[in-house]
Amino acid sequence: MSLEVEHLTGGYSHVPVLKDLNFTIPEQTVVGLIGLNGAGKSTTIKHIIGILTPQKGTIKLNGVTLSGEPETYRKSLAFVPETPVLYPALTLREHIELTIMAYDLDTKKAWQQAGDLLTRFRLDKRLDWFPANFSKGMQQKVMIVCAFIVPAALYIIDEPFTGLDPLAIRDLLQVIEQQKARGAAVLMSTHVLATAQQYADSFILLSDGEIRAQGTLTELKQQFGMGAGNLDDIYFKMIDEVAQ
Ligand SMILES: Nc1ncnc2c1ncn2[C@@H]1O[C@H](COP(=O)(O)OP(=O)(O)OP(=O)(O)O)[C@@H](O)[C@H]1O
Repeated sequence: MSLEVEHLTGGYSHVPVLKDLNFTIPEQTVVGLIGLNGAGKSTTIKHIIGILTPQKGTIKLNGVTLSGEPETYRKSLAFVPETPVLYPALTLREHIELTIMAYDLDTKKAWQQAGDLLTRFRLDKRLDWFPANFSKGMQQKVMIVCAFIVPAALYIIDEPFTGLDPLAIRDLLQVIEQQKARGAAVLMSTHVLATAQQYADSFILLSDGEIRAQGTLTELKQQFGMGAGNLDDIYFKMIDEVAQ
C-alpha cells in the first residue's frame, strides 16, 4: 500500500477546506485528481507533501506519517509543482546535483537516470545553462527531470499537461508509465480530462473540499447512474448535481 489518506480535514489557518477525505493510492496505480477551480486539489496536495498540516485525520506513505518519520516520508515522495520552483543562481547541472544531495541518491545511478530524462526532454545540451532563463515549458521539464531521478514510492504531479508541448506530454506520460511499471504510485491533478481518462487507472472527483466519487471509469459511471459516457460526461453530471 503506498498512500493512505484517512479522515483528512484541513485547510488554511483553521479554515477547513477539505472535509473528511478518505482515499488510497496503491502502488502501480495512476490516480487522477479532478475537480472545478477551488475544489481543493492543490490543498489536498499541500497536505500530502507536508506544506499544510492536517487539522484532523492521517496521511501515511508506505505506512509512515510525516510527523512520525519525516526523513523516510520525504524521501518516498517526489513532487512536480504546477509552477516551476528554480534557483536563479544554479545551473541545470546544479539543480540535479542538489536533488541528488537532498534525497541522498546514489550519484552514478541518479546521473544515469538524469541522462535518459535529459535526452528524452531535449535538455541534454543545456546542463550548464541557468534554467531560471528557460521558457516556462522548459522550466517545467527541469522540474520533471529532478522529480523523476528520485526512485520515489509516490509521484505527485500538479497540472502536468498545461504548458508542455504535445511531444513533452507524450514523453511525460511514457515516464509515468515506466515508473508505474517499477511499482510507483502516481497522483496527478488535472483539468485535461481526455488525457486523464486515457492514462489514469482511477479518479478522485473533488467538489467543494469533499470527495463526491472515486473509482475507475466504470465504477464512476455506476455511481452516477450512467450506462455510457466518458470522464467529461461524469464531470458535468457531478457539477449539475452540485448546482441543484
Ligand atoms: N493560501 C490560501 N489561503 C486561504 N485559502 C486558500 C489558499 N489557497 C487556496 N485557498 C482556498 O482553498 C480552496 C481550495 O483551493 P485549491 O487551490 O485547493 O483549489 P484547486 O482545486 O486546486 O483549484 P484550481 O483548479 O483553481 O487550481 C479555495 O476556496 C481557495 O480559495
